[in-house]
Amino acid sequence: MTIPKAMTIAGSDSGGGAGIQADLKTFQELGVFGTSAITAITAQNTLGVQGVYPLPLEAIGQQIDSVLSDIGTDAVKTGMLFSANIISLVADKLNRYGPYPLVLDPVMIAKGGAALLQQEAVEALRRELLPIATVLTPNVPEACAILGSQEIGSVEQMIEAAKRLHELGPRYVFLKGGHLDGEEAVDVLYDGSEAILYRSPRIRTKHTHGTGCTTASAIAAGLAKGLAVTDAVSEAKRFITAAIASGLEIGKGIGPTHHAALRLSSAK
Ligand SMILES: Nc1ncnc2c1ncn2[C@@H]1O[C@H](COP(=O)(O)OP(=O)(O)O)[C@@H](O)[C@H]1O
Ligand SMILES: Cc1ncc(COP(=O)(O)OP(=O)(O)O)c(N)n1
Repeated sequence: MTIPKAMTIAGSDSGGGAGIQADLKTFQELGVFGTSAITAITAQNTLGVQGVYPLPLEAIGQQIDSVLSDIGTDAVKTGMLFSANIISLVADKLNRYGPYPLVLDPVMIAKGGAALLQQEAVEALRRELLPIATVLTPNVPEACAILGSQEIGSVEQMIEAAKRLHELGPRYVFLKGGHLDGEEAVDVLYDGSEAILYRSPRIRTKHTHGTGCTTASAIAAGLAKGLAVTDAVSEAKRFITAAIASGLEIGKGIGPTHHAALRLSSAK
C-alpha cells in the first residue's frame, strides 16, 4: 500500500497542542504519513513556554538527511526554526533534495508571548525561505514583522499586506485573520493576481493553542495528496474550524484544538 507523505521541520511542544505534535496529529487525521525533523525542544504547556532548547545544527541536518534520502516526501511544512543558522540549514537541505511543495509557517511568537524565532532571523527567513515557499502562512503579527510593520486591522488591509508579501517570492500567501475582531474569522489567499477569502464563524473560545501549526500542516497534507492549493486551503479551513469548535479543556490555561474533531463529526 502506498500513502502520501508529508514532513514537518519544526519545534517540539511538550504540551502536545502545537509544533511537531500538532503537525503529526494533523497529518494522521488527514490520511498522510508524517515524518519530522525537530529543530528545537520547548518545555511548554497550556500556561506558556517555560524553556526553549534549540538542537545542534548537526542533529537537525541529520534528521532531514535520514528522512529525505530514504523515505522522501510529497510536501514539507516548516514551523519554529528559531535562528538564522537553522533557517540557512533548512533552506540548503530543501534546495538540495527538493523542490517540494513547501508550506512555510513563519512561527515567531507563541500566544503567551515567548519568542520562537530570534529577531535577527527574520531577514534570513525573508531572503532564504520565502522565495522557495509554495504557501506562506503568516498570522497578522507575523505579516507585520515580515513587512517591517504595516497596520493590518481589516480584511482590505489584509489583502494589501498579502500582495506585499507575495512580492517577496512565495507562490501563494495565506494570511490568517484569527487575530482580528469580528463575527467571522476571515483568511486571505493571494496568488499574485486574485485574492480569495476563506470565511468561518468566529468561535468564542479561549482554547486556540496550536491553531497556526494545525492550519499549516493541514494545507501541507492537502498538497501531499496532490490537491490544488485552493482546495488544500479549503480542506484546512474546514479542519481547523472543527478543531477549534471542539477545543479541549486540558490544563489550566489556553487548551489545544481537537485534531480528531472533523473525523469524529463525519463519523456520526
Ligand atoms: N476563534 C476562532 N474562530 C474560528 N476560527 C479561528 C479562530 N481563531 C483562529 N481561527 C482560524 O484559525 C486559523 C489560524 O489562524 P490564526 O489564529 O490567525 O493563526 P495563529 O495560530 O498562527 O496565530 C485561521 O484559519 C483562522 O481564521
Ligand atoms: C514548538 C512550537 N511551535 C509553534 C508554536 C506556535 O504555535 P501556533 O500554532 O502559532 O499556536 P500558539 O502557540 O500561538 O497557540 C508553539 N507554541 N510551539
